[in-house]
Amino acid sequence: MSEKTILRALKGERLPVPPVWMMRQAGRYLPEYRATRAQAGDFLSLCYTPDLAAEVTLQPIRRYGFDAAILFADILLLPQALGLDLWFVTGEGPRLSTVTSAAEVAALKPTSAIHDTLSPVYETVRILARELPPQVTLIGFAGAPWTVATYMIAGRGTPDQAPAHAMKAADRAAFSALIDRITESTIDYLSAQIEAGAEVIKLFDSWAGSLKGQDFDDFALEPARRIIAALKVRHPGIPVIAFPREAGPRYAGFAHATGADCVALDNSVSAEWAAAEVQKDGCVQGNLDPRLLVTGGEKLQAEARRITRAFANGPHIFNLGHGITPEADPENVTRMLEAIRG
Ligand SMILES: Cc1c2[nH]c(c1CCC(=O)O)Cc1[nH]c(c(CCC(=O)O)c1C)Cc1[nH]c(c(CCC(=O)O)c1C)Cc1[nH]c(c(C)c1CCC(=O)O)C2
Repeated sequence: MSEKTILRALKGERLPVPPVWMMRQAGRYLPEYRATRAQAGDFLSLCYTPDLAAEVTLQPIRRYGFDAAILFADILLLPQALGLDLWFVTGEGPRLSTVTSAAEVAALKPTSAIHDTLSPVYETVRILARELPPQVTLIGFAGAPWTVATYMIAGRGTPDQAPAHAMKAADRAAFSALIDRITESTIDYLSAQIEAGAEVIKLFDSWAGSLKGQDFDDFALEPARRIIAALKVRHPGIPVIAFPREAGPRYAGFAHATGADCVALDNSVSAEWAAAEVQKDGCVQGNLDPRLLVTGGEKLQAEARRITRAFANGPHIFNLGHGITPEADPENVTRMLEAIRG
């Protein structure tokens, strides 16, 4: 069999039809996801029950024939493995116990202990590696250290990441120690996913856009560079997709500076700008506005075609600028695929 399309694009090949998958493709917009989640009882039980986590990962592959499947888990499982309490409040989002001082950073569990909590995730990866259709690429993932730290410091999602910025300003040493601890454990977490069968890794830095100037270099760029460098030594040939969301002009040069094989783009930058400034360094992924999957219609197909055309002269993986939302119409995903694949 010829090599998988996603892996070809990640090596820098331009394909006549871009391979496609969607962030949050296993999610609440799908009735079959809602049924399996109800069977699991709650979101965390779903993440930690390998048969059910594998089942929801496979659902969008069966329904739409995407070119990649992303492991079903969450970026906040790692803080839990480091010793924080984690729970999800329905309709509101995640809650965690917090880390705000040097002493609390020092009290986190050692990296060697994370596998006690995370071993069910590796089992999910092993099931998927066996069960996915041969042409589908399996993507493992983790949150990037800054984004994970914002949740650990605030104990929840925040619109402007103010608590994390405050800790960074008040005690840069303790803040840097936290980033280092997350960086080290992320390397081992991702390494274990690869050993279990993940073929590509994606690093989600959802809040990268709130880091400016030197902070962007120190806390978005440098941790990503360290993680990617360590993974490339341990697992040569495993490609990494970096998603420094809302990095704006800092998307340019990000792949070069971090060693990422692909940069994922949110929908606040234009595809035409990114084709000139980001794609010149390698593969890009993105950047359809996920709201179009709620509203649908001709606008959805026109935008999907425009993005496909804008990136047609280089390596491109079609995706959204952020996750598909619960309000999206599953039929609109079919319309999007028609526009891309013809
Ligand atoms: C910031 C972040 C989180 N988790 C993630 C990020 C980074 C990407 C992004 O910016 O969206 C990443 C993530 N979360 C989930 C996946 C699984 C794979 C996939 O994308 O299909 C992935 C890759 C499942 C999930 N993670 C979550 C759900 C919804 C939970 C449910 O079923 O009730 C899913 C499918 C919950 C979650 N998890 C998180 C939040 C803030 C929330 C609540 C908000 C929401 O409900 O969308 C943390």
